[in-house]
Amino acid sequence: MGSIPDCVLRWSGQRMPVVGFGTASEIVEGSDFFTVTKQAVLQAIKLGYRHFDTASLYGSEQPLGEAIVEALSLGLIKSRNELFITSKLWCTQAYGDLVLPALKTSLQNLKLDYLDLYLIHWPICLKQRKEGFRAAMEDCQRLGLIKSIGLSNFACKKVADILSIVKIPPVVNQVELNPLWQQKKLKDFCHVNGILLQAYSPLGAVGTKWGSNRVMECEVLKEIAKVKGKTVAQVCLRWAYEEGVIVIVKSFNAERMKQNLEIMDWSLSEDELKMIQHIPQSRGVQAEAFVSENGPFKTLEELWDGEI
Ligand SMILES: NC(=O)C1=CN([C@@H]2O[C@H](COP(=O)(O)OP(=O)(O)OC[C@H]3O[C@@H](n4cnc5c(N)ncnc54)[C@H](OP(=O)(O)O)[C@@H]3O)[C@@H](O)[C@H]2O)C=CC1
Ligand SMILES: O=C[C@H](O)[C@@H](O)[C@@H](O)[C@H](O)C(=O)O
Repeated sequence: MGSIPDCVLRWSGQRMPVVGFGTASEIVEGSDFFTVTKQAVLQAIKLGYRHFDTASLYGSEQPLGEAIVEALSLGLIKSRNELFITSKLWCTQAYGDLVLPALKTSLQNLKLDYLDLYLIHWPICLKQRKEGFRAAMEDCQRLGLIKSIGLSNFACKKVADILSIVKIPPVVNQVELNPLWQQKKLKDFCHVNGILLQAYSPLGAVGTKWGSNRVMECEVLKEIAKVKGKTVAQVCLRWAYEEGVIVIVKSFNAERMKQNLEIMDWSLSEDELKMIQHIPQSRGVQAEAFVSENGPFKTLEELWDGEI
């Protein structure tokens, strides 16, 4: 394992590497998505990544599963237990009787017996039938198919709602988080409730259809990176680490994968942290796709509990 420290998850006592490898990527016409993803994961394992993030939505569960099988056969890892694997339950399956079949499909895709962490991908389902859904997720944990349950894209009020109905509290909340969207209110609220924040799009998802270059082109971050002799990406990842946030960062490029791990043997100064603290804030991933007249959320304010 590289120099990436672990944190210990509440309830299960699991160890989770504080840098996770994201696998959401856009399927490029004509490219071999499966092979590109599988080879990227194998390269990541060779470089020291041990925490992998996927989702039913991404189509990356199967290549990730294949890469794990190959990594074991090549001796890159001795056991599956060296890895921390997260997948996510998509909105269309987030209803009582659909949860277990959806999880079993993810496990088949991944060729795994259990997930370390299973996230509710979006808080869409809960608008309708909360109780059945909660019971199903907790049944999956009791069956040993998941070690921990988490949330994703839950703003404060929605986290509070779920805490009011669950018997087993979620251990993480995976949300968009980077220096231009620092989620201060949500971070404080989750901290008080013992929930770890995982940052997705820690680099602003530069180069993807759901992101932009606004983080990587931020003048304050470029200035700090220049002074430190680091890249903007490394400043973003180091900042999140110093904020106590787990980062889930995606790169399918070997050099940038390596660069993204090189954030542990240096730190940001108090002045640099203050400069980042004062960067103007706005949400990057608005997720308009989840807002509609006849959907569970009619406005972005409703989806994000006003945190936009
Ligand atoms: N729960 C949710 O709703 C969501 C979860 N996620 C998860 O979070 C992961 C990461 O977030 P994501 O939205 O992908 O965005 P990131 O902020 O991780 O950015 C990914 C992009 O940054 C580029 N990149 C990576 N490293 C560097 C670097 N050092 N320098 C310059 N560019 C770099 C990558 O290109 P290249 O590959 O060419 O290096 C890629 O285009 C996803 O893969 C997914 O697993 C993402 C969105 C939503
Ligand atoms: O549909 C809107 C967006 O694509 C959203 O679904 C994705 O960003 C997804 O949450 C992910 O995890 O990447």
